[in-house]
Amino acid sequence: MSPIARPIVHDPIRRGGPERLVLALGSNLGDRHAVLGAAVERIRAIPGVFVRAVSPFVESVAVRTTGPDTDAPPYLNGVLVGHTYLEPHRLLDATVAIEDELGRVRTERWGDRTIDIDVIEVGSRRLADARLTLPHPRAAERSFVLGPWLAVEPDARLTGAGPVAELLARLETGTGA
Ligand SMILES: Nc1ncnc2c1ncn2[C@@H]1O[C@H](COP(=O)(O)OP(=O)(O)OP(=O)(O)O)[C@@H](O)[C@H]1O
Ligand SMILES: Nc1nc2c(c(=O)[nH]1)N=C(CO)CN2
Repeated sequence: MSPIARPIVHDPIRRGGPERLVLALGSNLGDRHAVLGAAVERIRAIPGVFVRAVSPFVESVAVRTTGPDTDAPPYLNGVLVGHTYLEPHRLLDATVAIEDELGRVRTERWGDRTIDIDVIEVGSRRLADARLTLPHPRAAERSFVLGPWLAVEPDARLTGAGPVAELLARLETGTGA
């Protein structure tokens, strides 16, 4: 079809094709399995978001601003991979709304929470503004993100940082950041 004959398609969400999406989920308060399951269902229901795989949920020691804290309630963490047509800030609007619906209370930084949804990557976009940084700036340092991610995407690469398997191995051998 010549470019002139091409029909004009108005994409109400975003022009262009879908982009790869990686989200990380965490919960250390309440019925963690139920909350993470509810979050996954709500993410599946976001128009323009398509979920391809959800990792097993794994337990991890809570990391505070002061470091790992075995006295804090442990987290369940998981990673979801898929595709999205949403512009990243609209995606963040949707994930923040889900956090609010599921009872997230925002108190201290890295405090206990019923649900946390972090946007790890949207395609290979790199951006940093007042609301959103992509890729997520702390993903490469978090085994509770890299481990579940690797479980669903063995060849995964984190934009600007390299293969997830290598990043995780470095953390586990103590040679990471
Ligand atoms: N990639 C991202 N994913 C999610 N939120 C982000 C991202 N980049 C920036 N933010 C901003 O961070 C704000 C605080 O998010 P949140 O309270 O979930 O942080 P946190 O989970 O405590 O810490 P961390 O960002 O280290 O995971 C959000 O309101 C959002 O505007
Ligand atoms: N184990 C664990 N610790 C955390 C987590 C998390 O998801 N899992 N999220 C945090 C802020 O996003 C801070 N600390």
